[in-house]
Amino acid sequence: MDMEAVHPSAPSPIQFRDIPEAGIDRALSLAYLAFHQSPEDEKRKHNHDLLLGCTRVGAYDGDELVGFLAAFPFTVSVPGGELPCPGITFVSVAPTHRRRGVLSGMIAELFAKAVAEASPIAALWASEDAIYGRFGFGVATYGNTVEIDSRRPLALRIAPDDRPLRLVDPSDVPDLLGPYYDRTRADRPGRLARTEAWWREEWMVTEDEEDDELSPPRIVTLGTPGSPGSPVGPGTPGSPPPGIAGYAIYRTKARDDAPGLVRLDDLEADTPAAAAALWRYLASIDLTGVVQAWGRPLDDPLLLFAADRDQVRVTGQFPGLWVRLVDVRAALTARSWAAPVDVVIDVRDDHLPANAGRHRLTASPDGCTYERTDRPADLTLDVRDLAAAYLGGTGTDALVRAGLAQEHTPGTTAALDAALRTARLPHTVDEF
Ligand SMILES: CC(=O)SCCNC(=O)CCNC(=O)[C@H](O)C(C)(C)COP(=O)(O)OP(=O)(O)OC[C@H]1O[C@@H](n2cnc3c(N)ncnc32)[C@H](O)[C@@H]1OP(=O)(O)O
Repeated sequence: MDMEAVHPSAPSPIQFRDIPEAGIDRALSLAYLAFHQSPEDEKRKHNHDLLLGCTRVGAYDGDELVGFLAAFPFTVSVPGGELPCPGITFVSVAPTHRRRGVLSGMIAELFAKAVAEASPIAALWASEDAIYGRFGFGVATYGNTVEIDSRRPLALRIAPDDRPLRLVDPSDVPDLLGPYYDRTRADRPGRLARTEAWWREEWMVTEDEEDDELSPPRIVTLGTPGSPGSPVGPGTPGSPPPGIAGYAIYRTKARDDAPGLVRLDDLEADTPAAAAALWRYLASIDLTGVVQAWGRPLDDPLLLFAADRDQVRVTGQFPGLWVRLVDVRAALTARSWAAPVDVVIDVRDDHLPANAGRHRLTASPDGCTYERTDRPADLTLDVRDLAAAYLGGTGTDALVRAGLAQEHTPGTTAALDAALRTARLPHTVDEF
């Protein structure tokens, strides 16, 4: 459906409407202009194919395309379930038209589409931190960069799982790892569903987008993966359960002036022992001396079971997924709640007024209601900060302590945080 609107925030008559399939090339040219890139034909085709399956919003000054954003039709895990979630990407405004409300207009279009399509949340990775808070996005997941000095054996406080490790052909990964990955997603909010195309086109691409000296992706599994399409094999009484107990996806690089490096992109494991086996494997690859792990969850058990934290160091922390609660009521009632809570929250939302105002939130492990009320508020906060708390990553108590939320009734944040709590911290590793 072609949506067309003129937004008052834009001083010139900028029009916002869907970009048809025939306009994808033009949109890509605009994106490469905005991101200072000139990709080869193969990469351009790759992006073209990705965009075929996306929502595409354009901003037009007359016939000229001056703004573009796309949204992947993602599904993201939330506590107790999952939600459809447009994943906003390729946000680009022509340098001739910046700071005239083009982005603001495109975001308004995207929000209208999300509401129409009953997607209660939207998400993105930000190129710059300063851009998206004003639109009601909050940082819902964080990642750690972790570095292991692997010139000596990885010291562990627990015994690694001794099941076999196997290298898997990238072409078998969607079949072999897909079902296992889907299972692990259910335990941690913030994880994107990976379609077969996403596995192939994002995770298994031979050449790394940022560093062409890195090897193709290597995939190692712990356990007995079986053959593609049948990841679980027959069990033997008394032996460990059959099937995959964990995997790691990594690339390696030889270096002239230093031992080679292992760059870890994703690692999931069922048990601490399985994780320990995978980490020990990564740290023991010949001709390498460092493991650099990108985007690890903040509660990665490695940080506790490593015996020598001089050897395993957190070298940085960065915002991951920015989440927007497009429909606060639908988002809150769709997640599960860890403890009973009955509070009135007053939400500020300058962009989507339907979310704003006082609401009574009554939630328990049995369900949640969220209705407008005239009762006085127990807590006042901005919709971007509610989004930061939504997946269980940032506590509302921390928001009050930072001066970002106001607690009017003592005890509100303690009750709310107990209810929002998730067993594992939210985490997103799929960057888009
Ligand atoms: C999810 C992603 O794809 S992230 C990628 C984002 N894209 C890029 O970084 C590519 C290069 N940059 C651009 O294309 C553009 O400059 C954009 C998209 C960042 C901004 O587009 P614009 O049309 O200029 O934004 P718009 O005029 O709607 O600005 C809205 C508000 O955001 C502010 N803003 C916009 N960009 C930035 C920024 N980079 N840093 C801080 N504030 C910003 C504006 O000042 C304005 O504030 P105001 O409402 O207080 O006046």
